[in-house]
Amino acid sequence: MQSPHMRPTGPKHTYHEVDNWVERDPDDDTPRLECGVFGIYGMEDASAVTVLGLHALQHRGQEACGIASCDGKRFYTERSHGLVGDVFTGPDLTQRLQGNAAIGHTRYSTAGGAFIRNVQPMFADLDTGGIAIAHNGNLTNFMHLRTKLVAGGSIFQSTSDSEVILHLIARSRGIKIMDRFIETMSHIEGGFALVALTRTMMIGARDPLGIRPLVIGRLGNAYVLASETCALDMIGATFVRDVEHGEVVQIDQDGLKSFKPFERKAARPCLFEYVYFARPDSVVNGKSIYEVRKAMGRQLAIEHAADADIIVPVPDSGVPAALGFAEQSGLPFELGIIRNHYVGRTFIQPTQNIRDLGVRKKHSPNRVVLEGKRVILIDDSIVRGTTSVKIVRMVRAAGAKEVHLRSASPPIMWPDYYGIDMPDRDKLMAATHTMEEMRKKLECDSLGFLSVDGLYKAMGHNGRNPDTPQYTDHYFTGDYPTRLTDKEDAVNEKEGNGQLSLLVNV
Ligand SMILES: O=P(O)(O)OC[C@H]1O[C@H](OP(=O)(O)OP(=O)(O)O)[C@H](O)[C@@H]1O
Ligand SMILES: NC(=O)CC[C@H](N)C(=O)O
Ligand SMILES: [Mg+2]
Repeated sequence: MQSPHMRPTGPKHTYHEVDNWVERDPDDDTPRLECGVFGIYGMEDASAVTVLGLHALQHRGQEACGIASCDGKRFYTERSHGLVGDVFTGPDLTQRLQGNAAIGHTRYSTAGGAFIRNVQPMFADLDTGGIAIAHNGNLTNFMHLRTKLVAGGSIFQSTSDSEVILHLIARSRGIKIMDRFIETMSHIEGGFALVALTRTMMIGARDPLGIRPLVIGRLGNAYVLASETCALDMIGATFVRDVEHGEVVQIDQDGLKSFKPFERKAARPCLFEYVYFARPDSVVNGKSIYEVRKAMGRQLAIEHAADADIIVPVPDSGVPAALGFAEQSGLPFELGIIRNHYVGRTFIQPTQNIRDLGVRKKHSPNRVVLEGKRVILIDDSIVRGTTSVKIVRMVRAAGAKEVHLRSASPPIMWPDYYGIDMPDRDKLMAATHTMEEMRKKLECDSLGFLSVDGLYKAMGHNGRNPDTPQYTDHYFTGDYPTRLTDKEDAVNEKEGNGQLSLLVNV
């Protein structure tokens, strides 16, 4: 993704912010990526290692990034719009961000907008000392909590849901920071993977259902926390284990301590991590993303075969499923669409116009492969249909005789509130069209989606357990795994519920 936001050159500060704001189309409620979180404790030049970790997590958020480090006394933080590789440059990086402990964040906003002051990690000076926090996910009761906190005198510096966490920690009467952290977790609802840094420890935590992922690794004597295992591989760290759902880990000079302070519930990790978000070389909750995506493709071939000559993936995320489809169907896998590597994930672009252009910039037809062929096109998901409509047209214009479109996940019918930020129902193609209407609109000869049970089979189950579903899957089923307090809260529906700041560009 090309970012218009360049890191400014100028005097070095221990606290560096760029005063600009990415304007977003007010009508925009496209699905967006999530965020990536990373932390390392007990390693020289921790910030430089964090930059590498964040590079591996860039696919989770391309809007902004930040690092907070600590040398045991002082904290150093740098946050900016733009990509990790553009922001964290320069030979003086470890001077700007000193210390043996650091945490970092790659952001795509799900709450509060793309203001620089919402970029993470967020930092606060508490009576117990400084604390920096990086959050992946979205709190479903943040407006509810924020309204109460503001009424009680809290002055918010941002409009992000994540800041609520800092205020709750600040207000807790717990003596130890860990007590405060745990108390805070009992108040927040929704999806969260948190990495926090104080002068003496790093903390990691996962929401009670484990909706958002978080793993623990070791690099020499240092401990690492990361959204995905691909960040461990990037820095040569070994994978230790996933942080469990509802678990809080404290990492300090004495090692790692685990707390499981909440009533145990069955885990329900987010299925969309497996379908789209996570990198194929990651292992999430013990399952290889690459392997399950291939299995989704195999299952899709069982459910929606077609008479065709070749299987063509929609790069990037459609590739493993297309390999699985080809394997199952016995048809040749061909790179009929070539992806431009200088364009990022398209559905995060700020306006529909730019999204349209993005798809065109990103994918080109490989005529030699497509000409005269009956093509089965495989993508991982169809959300708005922005990608599919362009690709089908493009493949046909390149000479394909027939185009059969297949989605390796079920129709997306419901919005997400846990960190994906999928559009409202009126923007979701499958929620507003019948299958035949979609087929016509997408201009394909046939259209097929993986079934919900088929997706669960690909994940290694017999099917979806309707009483206790094994995963968070509301986007396909409408079955939300937690309360949606802010949605329910009628007061938040009222216009002028003026708790969010009206201040722009600060
Ligand atoms: O129906 P739509 O609204 O177009 O959204 C769905 C598309 O968006 C994603 O691709 P994206 O380009 O974001 O990332 P990728 O390179 O990982 O496939 C996904 O893989 C689909 O191709
Ligand atoms: N996608 C995410 O995980 C975003 C984290 C947080 N809700 C924010 O908007 O910054
Ligand atoms: Mg895609």
